[in-house]
Amino acid sequence: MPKKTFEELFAELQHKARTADPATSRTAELLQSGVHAIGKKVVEEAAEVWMAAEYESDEATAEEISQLLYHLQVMMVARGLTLDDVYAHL
Ligand SMILES: N=c1c2ncn([C@@H]3O[C@H](COP(=O)(O)OP(=O)(O)OP(=O)(O)O)[C@@H](O)[C@H]3O)c2ncn1[C@@H]1O[C@H](COP(=O)(O)O)[C@@H](O)[C@H]1O
Repeated sequence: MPKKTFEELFAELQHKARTADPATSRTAELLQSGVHAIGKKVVEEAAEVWMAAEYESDEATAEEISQLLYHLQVMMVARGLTLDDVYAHL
């Protein structure tokens, strides 16, 4: 069973953006760093997904994918995008 869905995580991150302290919330810390820093994390996590998919286990690959999805959601929040803004292109 998933700990949370994609939609639930996004709602949590939007809430964190409004209320959380960068000292205790990774999301608030990343948002304070800005789009440039978040973009670097997106690229880093994408590379880790690639390497895990080629050389590591299914579980490790799934974990890296979860971290990429998290950072993509943080980028969406940083840019003020909603899930519907993205779903409109699927
Ligand atoms: N799903 C995630 C999540 N996935 C990945 N990460 C962050 O991404 C990091 C993984 O990237 P790295 O392996 O590069 O870690 P790192 O080397 O320490 O990263 P750097 O500081 O060096 O950039 C983790 O250590 C977390 O800090 C996440 N941080 C938070 N969440 C969820 O987001 C929600 C809000 O979290 P907070 O904002 O921290 O309260 C909660 O539900 C969390 O579970």
